[in-house]
Amino acid sequence: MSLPEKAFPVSWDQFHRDARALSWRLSGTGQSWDTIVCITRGGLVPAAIVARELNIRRIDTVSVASYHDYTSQGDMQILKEISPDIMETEGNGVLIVDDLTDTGKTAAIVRAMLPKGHFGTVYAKPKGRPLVDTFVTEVSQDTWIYFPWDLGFAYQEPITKGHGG
Ligand SMILES: O=P(O)(O)OC[C@H]1O[C@H](OP(=O)(O)OP(=O)(O)O)[C@H](O)[C@@H]1O
Ligand code: HPA
Ligand SMILES: [Mg+2]
Repeated sequence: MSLPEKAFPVSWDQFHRDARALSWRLSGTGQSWDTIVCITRGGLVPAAIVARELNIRRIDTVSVASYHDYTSQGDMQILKEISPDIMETEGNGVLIVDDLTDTGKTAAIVRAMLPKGHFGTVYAKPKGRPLVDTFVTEVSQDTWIYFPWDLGFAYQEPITKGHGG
């Protein structure tokens, strides 16, 4: 897969605001959850914020890795399974959290593990959107979201080059 056309860089401030907005949306559903299953690694950061906002202290992880080479998706690998006691709930009382859904493949795999769980992501692209119950911001399929933990400060070329004067 080539690099998506558009870039959507997200700062820590913006990510915190958006993850808090996800928490508000989740609390607005009127449902409550006693457990979060977060999809590592990207789900770890929003899970910490949502857990704080919704007072959820029981947190488990599932590791699904598929983007092995930056933007190209390969085989889905489950590197860490959900704990057996949480699997037994089939997802009742479980909030599944990830940073984003793109093609929806990761969400589909975890949904199949916990079919009664509620799936929340901060960002969603159109293909993945039907697989999540609650999200905050939709970006187009040809946009790559750059998360703050993947970014650093760097020189920016001016929009118009030349010496001016
Ligand atoms: O909807 P999909 O097309 O399946 O893509 C979404 C998934 O891809 C990214 O994780 P990645 O597999 O890159 O692992 P990471 O969270 O460890 O970065 C992202 O954090 C989602 O979990
Ligand atoms: N940004 C970061 N990681 C991702 C994306 C994205 O747009 N899609 C799938 N994994
Ligand atoms: Mg991920």
